[in-house]
Amino acid sequence: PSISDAELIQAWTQVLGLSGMAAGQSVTVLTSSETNRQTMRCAIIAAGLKGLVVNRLDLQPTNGGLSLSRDPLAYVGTTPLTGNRAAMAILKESDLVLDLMTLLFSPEQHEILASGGRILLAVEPPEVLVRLLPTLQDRDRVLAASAVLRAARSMHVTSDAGTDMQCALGDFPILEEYGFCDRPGRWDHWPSGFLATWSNEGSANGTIVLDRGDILLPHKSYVRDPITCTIRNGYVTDISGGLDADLLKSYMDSFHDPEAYALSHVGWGLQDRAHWSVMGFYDSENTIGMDPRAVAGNFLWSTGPNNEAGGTRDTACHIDIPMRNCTVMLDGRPVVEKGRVI
Ligand SMILES: O=c1ccc(O)c[nH]1
Repeated sequence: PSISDAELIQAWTQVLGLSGMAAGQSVTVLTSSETNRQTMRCAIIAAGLKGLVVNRLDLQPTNGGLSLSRDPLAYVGTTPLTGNRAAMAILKESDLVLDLMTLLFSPEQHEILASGGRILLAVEPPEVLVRLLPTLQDRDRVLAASAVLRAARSMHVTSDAGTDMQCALGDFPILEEYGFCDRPGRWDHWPSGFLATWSNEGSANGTIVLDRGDILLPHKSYVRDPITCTIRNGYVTDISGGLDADLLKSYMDSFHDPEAYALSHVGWGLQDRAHWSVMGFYDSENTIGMDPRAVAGNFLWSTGPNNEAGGTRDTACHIDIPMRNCTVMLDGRPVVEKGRVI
């Protein structure tokens, strides 16, 4: 079953409304070769119906010859905006950028936000966008969790599979993702419903064991045989296990960048309408895997860049790893218990 234009226009109308966009404001729809045409068409119609001044900026794809994956989140840091002054001029003048091509982790994204703009990323298939349509309740849930995370100074993650990792928190901002941009300077991602922060540089230590069924992104694979990741002073120093481990390790090694093994953001999922099984129903190139990233009760950790959070690490290799059945404690207090949100 697919989504009708009417449904998708309604969905865009709700997201633009939640973002507080008013008639006369300007929206630039950012597209590229992989942009879903129905998503683009319905975004433009919904923005027009709201009386917004709508422009579309189509950018040339980049990194195609560098990335080993077609997933836009696989090779991050440089984008079609890198060095593209004309494109930056229109985007910095826009009140809202609808990113239908994926700028995530780019310095240009920060530049646009710093000029008071808003950026909403939306590249999942239309039916996923509609099923995970953001609500005010999503925002309230994420912001409530964010207040707890912001106050925390340490995170301790454990699991029956053998995960036991600790890290210090507090040096980086909180990444709040609830699917709409309700104030200037905000980036968000529709669909989402989760939060994260970055561990203090060099502070993560212990072991993370990816159990059967945990997920690797951008691989879009459900782990079959456990992968044991050794974490020392903020870096993954060893990856061992079976074929899954070999595939992960050889992929990360292909970047020839020691920074690729650094721990990046750590957080947990709060989206009850996201499901673990969804990724298995999609060809791997037809989704970026937001269901596993957002599913309520996951522990989501990642490796690679922290420039997103104001850090200096801009490695191109970014791996997102949503895990089930973990217990996440902040200053000794559980926020997720064996995969269930407290
Ligand atoms: O929405 C996203 C997607 C990927 C990621 O690493 C963070 N947030």
